[in-house]
Amino acid sequence: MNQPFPARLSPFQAPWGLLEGLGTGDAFFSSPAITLLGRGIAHQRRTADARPTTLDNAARELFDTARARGHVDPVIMGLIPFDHADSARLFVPEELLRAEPDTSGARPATTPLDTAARSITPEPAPEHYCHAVDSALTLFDATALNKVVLARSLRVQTGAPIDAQALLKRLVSINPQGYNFALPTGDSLDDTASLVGASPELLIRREGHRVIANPLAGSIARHDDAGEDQRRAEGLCVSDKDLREHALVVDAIVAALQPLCRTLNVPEGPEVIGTDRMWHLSTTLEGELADPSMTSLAVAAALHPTPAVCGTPWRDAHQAIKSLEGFERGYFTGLVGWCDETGDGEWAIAIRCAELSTDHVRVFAGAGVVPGSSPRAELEETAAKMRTMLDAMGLDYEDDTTDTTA
Ligand SMILES: C=C(O[C@H]1C=CC=C(C(=O)O)[C@@H]1O)C(=O)O
Repeated sequence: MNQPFPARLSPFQAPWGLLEGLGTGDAFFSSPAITLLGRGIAHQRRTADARPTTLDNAARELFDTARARGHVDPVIMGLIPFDHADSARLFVPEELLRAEPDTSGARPATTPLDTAARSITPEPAPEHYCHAVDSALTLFDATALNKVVLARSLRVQTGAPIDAQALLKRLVSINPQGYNFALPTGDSLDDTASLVGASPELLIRREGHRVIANPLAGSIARHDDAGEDQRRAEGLCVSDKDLREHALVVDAIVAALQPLCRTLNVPEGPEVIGTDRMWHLSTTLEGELADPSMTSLAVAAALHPTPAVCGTPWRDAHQAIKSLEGFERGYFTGLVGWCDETGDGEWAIAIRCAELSTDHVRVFAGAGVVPGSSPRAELEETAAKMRTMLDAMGLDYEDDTTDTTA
Protein backbone atom coordinates (compact mmCIF):
# COMPACT_ATOMS: atom_id res chain seq x y z
CA MET A 1 0.00 0.00 0.00
CA ASN A 2 2.57 2.52 1.09
CA GLN A 3 5.28 1.53 -1.31
CA PRO A 4 6.48 3.91 -3.95
CA PHE A 5 5.31 3.26 -7.46
CA PRO A 6 7.60 1.25 -9.68
CA ALA A 7 9.59 3.02 -12.38
CA ARG A 8 7.48 4.87 -14.95
CA LEU A 9 8.09 2.35 -17.70
CA SER A 10 6.93 -1.16 -17.07
CA PRO A 11 9.31 -4.07 -17.42
CA PHE A 12 7.20 -5.50 -20.25
CA GLN A 13 8.58 -5.16 -23.76
CA ALA A 14 5.28 -4.69 -25.58
CA PRO A 15 2.33 -2.68 -24.26
CA TRP A 16 0.02 -5.60 -24.84
CA GLY A 17 2.20 -7.60 -22.46
CA LEU A 18 0.63 -5.53 -19.70
CA LEU A 19 -2.65 -7.23 -20.44
CA GLU A 20 -1.22 -10.48 -19.12
CA GLY A 21 -1.19 -8.91 -15.66
CA LEU A 22 -4.85 -7.87 -15.64
CA GLY A 23 -6.62 -9.64 -12.80
CA THR A 24 -9.93 -9.26 -11.01
CA GLY A 25 -10.41 -5.73 -9.69
CA ASP A 26 -7.53 -4.33 -11.79
CA ALA A 27 -7.74 -1.44 -14.26
CA PHE A 28 -6.44 -1.21 -17.82
CA PHE A 29 -6.41 1.71 -20.25
CA SER A 30 -4.62 1.88 -23.59
CA SER A 31 -4.50 4.70 -26.10
CA PRO A 32 -2.30 5.65 -29.03
CA ALA A 33 -0.21 7.55 -26.41
CA ILE A 34 0.11 5.16 -23.46
CA THR A 35 -0.80 1.81 -21.97
CA LEU A 36 -1.58 1.61 -18.25
CA LEU A 37 -2.23 -1.30 -15.96
CA GLY A 38 -3.39 -0.40 -12.46
CA ARG A 39 -3.15 -3.29 -10.06
CA GLY A 40 -5.31 -3.13 -6.95
CA ILE A 41 -6.75 0.04 -5.49
CA ALA A 42 -4.78 2.01 -2.90
CA HIS A 43 -7.12 5.00 -2.50
CA GLN A 44 -10.58 5.50 -3.90
CA ARG A 45 -13.39 8.08 -3.98
CA ARG A 46 -16.94 7.37 -5.01
CA THR A 47 -18.24 10.89 -5.41
CA ALA A 48 -21.75 12.07 -4.51
CA ASP A 49 -22.16 13.42 -8.05
CA ALA A 50 -20.04 14.02 -11.13
CA ARG A 51 -20.08 17.82 -11.30
CA PRO A 52 -16.77 19.46 -12.23
CA THR A 53 -16.05 20.86 -8.74
CA THR A 54 -16.87 17.53 -7.08
CA LEU A 55 -14.48 15.71 -9.43
CA ASP A 56 -11.78 18.32 -8.92
CA ASN A 57 -12.06 18.10 -5.12
CA ALA A 58 -12.02 14.31 -5.18
CA ALA A 59 -8.91 14.29 -7.37
CA ARG A 60 -7.09 16.73 -5.06
CA GLU A 61 -7.98 14.64 -2.01
CA LEU A 62 -6.78 11.47 -3.72
CA PHE A 63 -3.46 12.99 -4.71
CA ASP A 64 -2.98 14.43 -1.20
CA THR A 65 -3.76 11.09 0.43
CA ALA A 66 -1.54 9.17 -1.96
CA ARG A 67 1.39 11.56 -1.42
CA ALA A 68 0.91 11.53 2.36
CA ARG A 69 1.13 7.74 2.28
CA GLY A 70 4.34 7.71 0.33
CA HIS A 71 3.22 7.22 -3.26
CA VAL A 72 5.60 8.70 -5.78
CA ASP A 73 3.98 10.04 -8.98
CA PRO A 74 0.43 8.95 -8.12
CA VAL A 75 -1.92 8.54 -11.04
CA ILE A 76 -5.70 8.60 -10.85
CA MET A 77 -7.71 6.25 -13.02
CA GLY A 78 -11.47 6.28 -13.12
CA LEU A 79 -14.96 6.20 -14.45
CA ILE A 80 -17.23 9.23 -14.78
CA PRO A 81 -20.94 8.61 -15.44
CA PHE A 82 -22.96 10.09 -18.29
CA ASP A 83 -25.18 11.97 -15.87
CA HIS A 84 -23.73 14.72 -13.63
CA ALA A 85 -26.15 13.64 -10.89
CA ASP A 86 -24.61 10.14 -10.67
CA SER A 87 -21.56 9.00 -8.76
CA ALA A 88 -18.08 8.91 -10.31
CA ARG A 89 -15.40 6.49 -9.25
CA LEU A 90 -11.82 7.74 -9.06
CA PHE A 91 -8.94 5.73 -7.64
CA VAL A 92 -5.18 5.56 -7.30
CA PRO A 93 -4.03 2.03 -8.11
CA GLU A 94 -1.80 0.29 -5.61
CA GLU A 95 0.71 -0.47 -8.34
CA LEU A 96 0.88 1.16 -11.74
CA LEU A 97 2.63 -0.27 -14.77
CA ARG A 98 3.06 1.82 -17.91
CA ALA A 99 4.23 1.09 -21.41
CA GLU A 100 4.91 3.24 -24.43
CA PRO A 101 2.60 2.77 -27.42
CA ASP A 102 3.22 -0.19 -29.63
CA THR A 103 4.85 0.81 -32.91
CA SER A 104 5.66 -2.71 -34.10
CA GLY A 105 2.12 -3.56 -35.20
CA ALA A 106 2.17 -6.54 -32.83
CA ARG A 107 -1.16 -7.72 -31.48
CA PRO A 108 -1.84 -9.69 -28.31
CA ALA A 109 -2.22 -13.42 -28.77
CA THR A 110 -5.90 -14.22 -28.39
CA THR A 111 -8.16 -17.19 -28.33
CA PRO A 112 -11.74 -16.73 -29.54
CA LEU A 113 -14.26 -16.30 -26.76
CA ASP A 114 -17.13 -18.64 -27.04
CA THR A 115 -19.64 -17.05 -24.71
CA ALA A 116 -22.58 -19.31 -23.96
CA ALA A 117 -25.55 -16.94 -23.85
CA ARG A 118 -28.63 -18.30 -22.10
CA SER A 119 -30.62 -15.39 -23.46
CA ILE A 120 -30.08 -12.06 -25.20
CA THR A 121 -32.73 -9.47 -24.46
CA PRO A 122 -32.86 -6.00 -25.98
CA GLU A 123 -33.51 -3.34 -23.33
CA PRO A 124 -35.50 -1.49 -24.48
CA ALA A 125 -37.10 -3.49 -27.32
CA PRO A 126 -36.29 -2.41 -30.91
CA GLU A 127 -39.81 -1.00 -31.36
CA HIS A 128 -39.38 1.12 -28.22
CA TYR A 129 -36.13 2.49 -29.64
CA CYS A 130 -37.73 3.33 -33.01
CA HIS A 131 -40.59 4.98 -31.19
CA ALA A 132 -38.11 7.05 -29.14
CA VAL A 133 -36.42 8.24 -32.35
CA ASP A 134 -39.82 9.14 -33.78
CA SER A 135 -40.65 11.11 -30.64
CA ALA A 136 -37.32 12.96 -30.92
CA LEU A 137 -38.19 13.90 -34.51
CA THR A 138 -41.44 15.40 -33.22
CA LEU A 139 -39.55 17.30 -30.51
CA PHE A 140 -37.34 18.93 -33.16
CA ASP A 141 -40.44 20.62 -34.57
CA ALA A 142 -42.01 21.48 -31.23
CA THR A 143 -39.03 22.52 -29.06
CA ALA A 144 -35.53 24.02 -29.20
CA LEU A 145 -34.00 20.52 -29.43
CA ASN A 146 -31.93 20.02 -32.59
CA LYS A 147 -29.92 16.89 -31.80
CA VAL A 148 -30.28 14.06 -29.30
CA VAL A 149 -28.28 10.86 -28.93
CA LEU A 150 -30.57 7.94 -28.16
CA ALA A 151 -29.15 4.68 -26.90
CA ARG A 152 -30.25 1.15 -26.11
CA SER A 153 -28.75 -1.96 -24.58
CA LEU A 154 -28.69 -5.74 -24.88
CA ARG A 155 -28.74 -7.87 -21.76
CA VAL A 156 -26.84 -11.10 -22.32
CA GLN A 157 -27.50 -13.70 -19.64
CA THR A 158 -24.26 -15.67 -19.36
CA GLY A 159 -24.79 -17.57 -16.13
CA ALA A 160 -21.07 -17.14 -15.30
CA PRO A 161 -18.62 -14.23 -15.39
CA ILE A 162 -16.89 -13.43 -18.67
CA ASP A 163 -13.10 -13.38 -18.56
CA ALA A 164 -12.34 -9.64 -18.84
CA GLN A 165 -8.71 -10.23 -19.76
CA ALA A 166 -9.60 -12.54 -22.65
CA LEU A 167 -12.30 -10.12 -23.82
CA LEU A 168 -9.95 -7.15 -23.71
CA LYS A 169 -7.31 -9.05 -25.69
CA ARG A 170 -9.89 -9.68 -28.40
CA LEU A 171 -10.88 -6.01 -28.39
CA VAL A 172 -7.28 -4.84 -28.59
CA SER A 173 -6.55 -7.18 -31.47
CA ILE A 174 -9.64 -5.91 -33.33
CA ASN A 175 -9.10 -2.20 -32.52
CA PRO A 176 -5.44 -1.68 -31.55
CA GLN A 177 -5.60 2.03 -32.46
CA GLY A 178 -8.53 2.78 -30.12
CA TYR A 179 -9.02 3.49 -26.46
CA ASN A 180 -9.28 0.05 -24.91
CA PHE A 181 -10.24 -0.25 -21.30
CA ALA A 182 -11.34 -2.45 -18.43
CA LEU A 183 -12.20 -0.64 -15.22
CA PRO A 184 -13.55 -2.20 -12.05
CA THR A 185 -17.07 -1.21 -11.07
CA GLY A 186 -17.73 -3.67 -8.24
CA ASP A 187 -17.88 -3.06 -4.51
CA SER A 188 -14.93 -5.19 -3.47
CA LEU A 189 -11.57 -6.15 -4.91
CA ASP A 190 -12.67 -9.71 -5.65
CA ASP A 191 -15.76 -8.45 -7.50
CA THR A 192 -15.54 -9.26 -11.22
CA ALA A 193 -17.89 -6.41 -12.21
CA SER A 194 -16.23 -4.11 -14.71
CA LEU A 195 -16.77 -1.84 -17.67
CA VAL A 196 -14.87 -3.15 -20.69
CA GLY A 197 -14.71 -1.55 -24.11
CA ALA A 198 -12.91 -0.37 -27.23
CA SER A 199 -13.84 3.28 -27.67
CA PRO A 200 -12.83 5.12 -30.83
CA GLU A 201 -13.46 8.55 -29.28
CA LEU A 202 -11.08 10.78 -27.31
CA LEU A 203 -12.76 13.55 -25.34
CA ILE A 204 -9.48 15.13 -24.27
CA ARG A 205 -5.78 14.46 -23.95
CA ARG A 206 -3.61 16.94 -22.05
CA GLU A 207 0.16 16.91 -22.51
CA GLY A 208 1.61 19.91 -20.69
CA HIS A 209 0.02 23.03 -22.19
CA ARG A 210 -1.31 21.12 -25.17
CA VAL A 211 -4.83 19.69 -25.39
CA ILE A 212 -6.22 17.43 -28.11
CA ALA A 213 -9.87 16.50 -28.63
CA ASN A 214 -11.14 14.07 -31.23
CA PRO A 215 -14.93 14.21 -31.45
CA LEU A 216 -16.75 11.68 -33.63
CA ALA A 217 -20.32 11.94 -34.89
CA GLY A 218 -21.97 10.88 -38.13
CA SER A 219 -21.48 7.18 -38.74
CA ILE A 220 -22.20 4.31 -41.09
CA ALA A 221 -21.70 0.56 -40.68
CA ARG A 222 -18.81 -0.98 -42.60
CA HIS A 223 -19.40 -3.68 -45.22
CA ASP A 224 -17.66 -7.00 -45.89
CA ASP A 225 -17.37 -6.19 -49.59
CA ALA A 226 -14.37 -3.87 -50.06
CA GLY A 227 -16.01 -1.84 -52.86
CA GLU A 228 -19.22 -1.28 -50.93
CA ASP A 229 -17.19 -0.51 -47.79
CA GLN A 230 -15.31 2.20 -49.69
CA ARG A 231 -18.52 3.61 -51.18
CA ARG A 232 -19.99 3.88 -47.68
CA ALA A 233 -16.97 5.82 -46.41
CA GLU A 234 -17.19 8.17 -49.41
CA GLY A 235 -20.94 8.57 -48.97
CA LEU A 236 -20.46 9.51 -45.32
CA CYS A 237 -18.14 12.38 -46.29
CA VAL A 238 -20.93 14.02 -48.31
CA SER A 239 -23.98 13.00 -46.26
CA ASP A 240 -25.82 16.18 -45.32
CA LYS A 241 -27.45 14.59 -42.27
CA ASP A 242 -24.14 13.24 -40.95
CA LEU A 243 -22.21 16.44 -41.63
CA ARG A 244 -24.85 18.43 -39.72
CA GLU A 245 -24.76 15.91 -36.88
CA HIS A 246 -20.97 16.20 -36.78
CA ALA A 247 -20.85 19.99 -36.97
CA LEU A 248 -23.11 20.32 -33.92
CA VAL A 249 -20.59 18.35 -31.87
CA VAL A 250 -17.54 20.23 -33.13
CA ASP A 251 -19.23 23.61 -32.61
CA ALA A 252 -20.13 22.72 -29.02
CA ILE A 253 -16.62 21.51 -28.23
CA VAL A 254 -15.06 24.60 -29.81
CA ALA A 255 -17.42 26.81 -27.77
CA ALA A 256 -16.41 25.00 -24.55
CA LEU A 257 -12.67 24.79 -25.32
CA GLN A 258 -12.14 28.27 -26.75
CA PRO A 259 -12.41 30.09 -23.39
CA LEU A 260 -9.95 27.59 -21.88
CA CYS A 261 -7.35 27.94 -24.64
CA ARG A 262 -4.86 30.55 -25.78
CA THR A 263 -4.93 29.03 -29.25
CA LEU A 264 -7.24 26.47 -30.78
CA ASN A 265 -6.76 24.90 -34.18
CA VAL A 266 -10.03 23.83 -35.81
CA PRO A 267 -9.78 21.99 -39.15
CA GLU A 268 -12.10 23.13 -41.91
CA GLY A 269 -13.97 19.87 -42.16
CA PRO A 270 -14.01 16.32 -40.82
CA GLU A 271 -12.17 13.27 -42.09
CA VAL A 272 -13.38 9.69 -42.03
CA ILE A 273 -11.91 7.13 -39.63
CA GLY A 274 -12.68 3.44 -39.43
CA THR A 275 -13.10 0.97 -36.61
CA ASP A 276 -13.64 -2.76 -37.09
CA ARG A 277 -17.36 -2.21 -37.70
CA MET A 278 -17.98 1.49 -38.34
CA TRP A 279 -16.93 4.51 -40.36
CA HIS A 280 -17.11 7.79 -38.44
CA LEU A 281 -16.74 11.46 -39.26
CA SER A 282 -13.84 12.67 -37.11
CA THR A 283 -12.30 16.05 -36.29
CA THR A 284 -9.05 16.54 -34.39
CA LEU A 285 -8.85 19.82 -32.46
CA GLU A 286 -5.60 20.99 -30.93
CA GLY A 287 -5.19 23.83 -28.50
CA GLU A 288 -2.89 25.40 -25.99
CA LEU A 289 -4.35 25.81 -22.51
CA ALA A 290 -4.60 29.38 -21.22
CA ASP A 291 -4.20 28.08 -17.66
CA PRO A 292 -1.67 25.25 -17.72
CA SER A 293 -2.61 24.27 -14.17
CA MET A 294 -5.99 23.05 -15.45
CA THR A 295 -5.85 19.26 -15.30
CA SER A 296 -7.01 16.81 -17.96
CA LEU A 297 -9.79 15.82 -15.57
CA ALA A 298 -10.94 19.44 -15.16
CA VAL A 299 -10.95 20.00 -18.94
CA ALA A 300 -12.82 16.73 -19.47
CA ALA A 301 -15.39 17.68 -16.82
CA ALA A 302 -15.88 21.09 -18.45
CA LEU A 303 -16.68 19.48 -21.82
CA HIS A 304 -18.72 16.45 -20.74
CA PRO A 305 -21.28 15.47 -21.96
CA THR A 306 -20.76 16.69 -25.51
CA PRO A 307 -23.48 16.44 -28.16
CA ALA A 308 -21.69 13.27 -29.38
CA VAL A 309 -23.37 11.47 -26.49
CA CYS A 310 -26.11 13.88 -25.33
CA GLY A 311 -27.32 16.48 -27.84
CA THR A 312 -28.07 20.18 -28.21
CA PRO A 313 -29.19 22.25 -26.48
CA TRP A 314 -27.74 20.23 -23.62
CA ARG A 315 -30.66 20.63 -21.19
CA ASP A 316 -33.36 19.72 -23.72
CA ALA A 317 -31.33 16.75 -24.95
CA HIS A 318 -30.72 15.49 -21.42
CA GLN A 319 -34.42 15.74 -20.65
CA ALA A 320 -35.34 13.94 -23.88
CA ILE A 321 -32.89 11.12 -23.08
CA LYS A 322 -34.35 10.70 -19.60
CA SER A 323 -37.90 10.61 -20.83
CA LEU A 324 -37.42 8.60 -24.06
CA GLU A 325 -34.63 6.07 -23.56
CA GLY A 326 -36.16 3.82 -20.91
CA PHE A 327 -32.95 2.64 -19.21
CA GLU A 328 -30.18 4.05 -17.01
CA ARG A 329 -26.90 4.63 -18.86
CA GLY A 330 -24.67 4.53 -15.78
CA TYR A 331 -21.07 4.80 -17.02
CA PHE A 332 -22.03 4.18 -20.67
CA THR A 333 -21.40 7.44 -22.60
CA GLY A 334 -19.52 8.68 -19.54
CA LEU A 335 -15.73 8.92 -19.45
CA VAL A 336 -12.88 6.53 -18.74
CA GLY A 337 -9.29 7.57 -18.34
CA TRP A 338 -6.45 8.75 -16.19
CA CYS A 339 -4.81 11.89 -14.84
CA ASP A 340 -1.41 12.29 -13.24
CA GLU A 341 -0.33 14.84 -10.65
CA THR A 342 1.00 17.26 -13.25
CA GLY A 343 -2.51 17.26 -14.79
CA ASP A 344 -1.56 15.29 -17.89
CA GLY A 345 -3.97 12.57 -18.85
CA GLU A 346 -6.58 11.25 -21.24
CA TRP A 347 -10.33 10.84 -20.99
CA ALA A 348 -12.07 8.74 -23.62
CA ILE A 349 -15.82 8.47 -24.13
CA ALA A 350 -17.16 5.21 -22.69
CA ILE A 351 -18.77 3.81 -25.84
CA ARG A 352 -18.45 0.45 -27.69
CA CYS A 353 -18.45 -1.08 -24.24
CA ALA A 354 -20.19 -3.54 -21.99
CA GLU A 355 -20.84 -3.83 -18.28
CA LEU A 356 -19.67 -7.24 -17.08
CA SER A 357 -21.43 -8.71 -14.03
CA THR A 358 -21.32 -12.10 -12.35
CA ASP A 359 -24.01 -13.73 -14.46
CA HIS A 360 -24.76 -11.26 -17.24
CA VAL A 361 -23.34 -8.64 -19.56
CA ARG A 362 -24.95 -5.43 -20.81
CA VAL A 363 -23.83 -4.17 -24.19
CA PHE A 364 -24.68 -0.57 -25.14
CA ALA A 365 -24.85 1.63 -28.20
CA GLY A 366 -26.34 4.97 -29.15
CA ALA A 367 -26.80 7.06 -32.27
CA GLY A 368 -27.18 10.75 -32.92
CA VAL A 369 -30.66 11.78 -34.03
CA VAL A 370 -31.11 15.02 -35.98
CA PRO A 371 -33.89 16.29 -38.27
CA GLY A 372 -33.87 13.91 -41.25
CA SER A 373 -32.88 10.83 -39.19
CA SER A 374 -34.79 7.61 -39.79
CA PRO A 375 -35.77 5.38 -36.85
CA ARG A 376 -34.87 2.21 -38.75
CA ALA A 377 -31.47 3.55 -39.82
CA GLU A 378 -30.63 4.61 -36.24
CA LEU A 379 -31.72 1.18 -34.95
CA GLU A 380 -29.41 -0.47 -37.50
CA GLU A 381 -26.57 1.90 -36.63
CA THR A 382 -26.82 0.96 -32.94
CA ALA A 383 -26.92 -2.74 -33.90
CA ALA A 384 -23.75 -2.31 -35.99
CA LYS A 385 -22.01 -0.48 -33.13
CA MET A 386 -22.88 -3.29 -30.70
CA ARG A 387 -21.17 -5.77 -33.02
CA THR A 388 -17.73 -4.68 -31.76
CA MET A 389 -18.50 -6.10 -28.31
CA LEU A 390 -20.64 -9.00 -29.53
CA ASP A 391 -17.95 -10.13 -32.01
CA ALA A 392 -15.29 -9.97 -29.30
CA MET A 393 -17.48 -12.13 -27.05
CA GLY A 394 -18.20 -14.56 -29.87
CA LEU A 395 -21.92 -13.80 -29.87
CA ASP A 396 -24.35 -13.57 -32.75
CA TYR A 397 -27.48 -11.50 -32.41
CA GLU A 398 -30.00 -9.96 -34.79
CA ASP A 399 -32.80 -7.65 -33.70
CA ASP A 400 -36.27 -8.98 -34.25
CA THR A 401 -37.75 -6.04 -36.12
CA THR A 402 -41.13 -7.53 -36.99
CA ASP A 403 -42.83 -5.08 -34.59
CA THR A 404 -41.03 -1.99 -35.84
CA THR A 405 -43.14 -0.06 -38.28
CA ALA A 406 -40.56 2.64 -38.94
C1 LIG B 1 -23.15 6.93 -28.68
C2 LIG B 1 -22.35 6.31 -29.53
O1 LIG B 1 -21.68 6.94 -30.55
C3 LIG B 1 -21.49 8.32 -30.59
C4 LIG B 1 -20.10 8.50 -30.97
C5 LIG B 1 -19.70 8.44 -32.29
C6 LIG B 1 -20.66 8.51 -33.30
C7 LIG B 1 -21.97 8.69 -33.02
C8 LIG B 1 -22.99 8.79 -34.08
O2 LIG B 1 -22.61 8.84 -35.27
O3 LIG B 1 -24.17 8.77 -33.77
C9 LIG B 1 -22.45 8.89 -31.63
O4 LIG B 1 -22.62 10.26 -31.46
C10 LIG B 1 -22.09 4.86 -29.48
O5 LIG B 1 -21.24 4.38 -30.22
O6 LIG B 1 -22.74 4.18 -28.66
